[in-house]
Amino acid sequence: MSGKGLIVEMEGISRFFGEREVIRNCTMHLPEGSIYGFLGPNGAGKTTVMKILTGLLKQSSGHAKVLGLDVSTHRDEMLGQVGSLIEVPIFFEHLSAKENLQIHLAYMDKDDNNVMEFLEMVGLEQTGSQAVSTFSLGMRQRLAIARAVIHKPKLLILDEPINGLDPLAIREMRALFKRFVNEYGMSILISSHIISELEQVADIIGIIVNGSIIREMHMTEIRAKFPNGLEEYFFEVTSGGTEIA
Ligand SMILES: Nc1ncnc2c1ncn2[C@@H]1O[C@H](COP(=O)(O)OP(=O)(O)OP(=O)(O)O)[C@@H](O)[C@H]1O
Repeated sequence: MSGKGLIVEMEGISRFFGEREVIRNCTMHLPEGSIYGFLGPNGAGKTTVMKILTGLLKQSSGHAKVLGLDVSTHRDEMLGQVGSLIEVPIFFEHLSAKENLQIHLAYMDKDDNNVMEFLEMVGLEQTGSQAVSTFSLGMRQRLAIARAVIHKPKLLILDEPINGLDPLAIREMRALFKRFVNEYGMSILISSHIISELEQVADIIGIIVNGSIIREMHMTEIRAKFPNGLEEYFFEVTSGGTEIA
């Protein structure tokens, strides 16, 4: 999985916190127009990798490119083309969804004539002057996603975006992600520890265990080789079973 058209290209990334090597020699390849499911148990290192890719943390060693730009040396240029939702989103609680998006665009020095388009896209167009403080978790998450994509980034990075959402909200999110790819030409990196969620949305799966991305494989290949699907593949890979690449 290498060559042209890679939106994320990470080689040999490691990160220490003190003496502890939390990310070890990680490699990631995200082809343009794909949804990359970043799968791993809690504490495996998904958030840390995503923070490195968005310049929130520096790697201890290795190289990472996003949209062909080195994240260490071209961070600002890269971030203009990336949308992300990594930490719990912070909003102006007393303001409406629309006002929150307008403030965000003003901060980014962009015009705000497409705010309604994005509110409609995430199903918040009816919220009017309702303060964000009254929103459900699902509504907050959808607003955070609208904010992450309103500048039409080429890459969207989402850390556990469906955590805490109910089944209907999860289904809506899934449809939204596919729309971002099909209608807006985005590529998406999405992390989760929920196998079934990524199985339904991802084109490629990268498995991370104990700080190492141990395998990347297309879902089509996983389905062909593992009749029982991603769960079977995941346990095969993480238990150090037979060679399958
Ligand atoms: N700032 C930090 N200082 C020290 N250790 C950290 C720091 N940030 C993360 N870690 C450790 O690095 C490891 C990986 O954490 P990370 O949050 O990247 O995992 P994760 O796969 O995103 O897990 P989760 O799904 O629970 O968020 C964990 O053991 C965590 O305790």
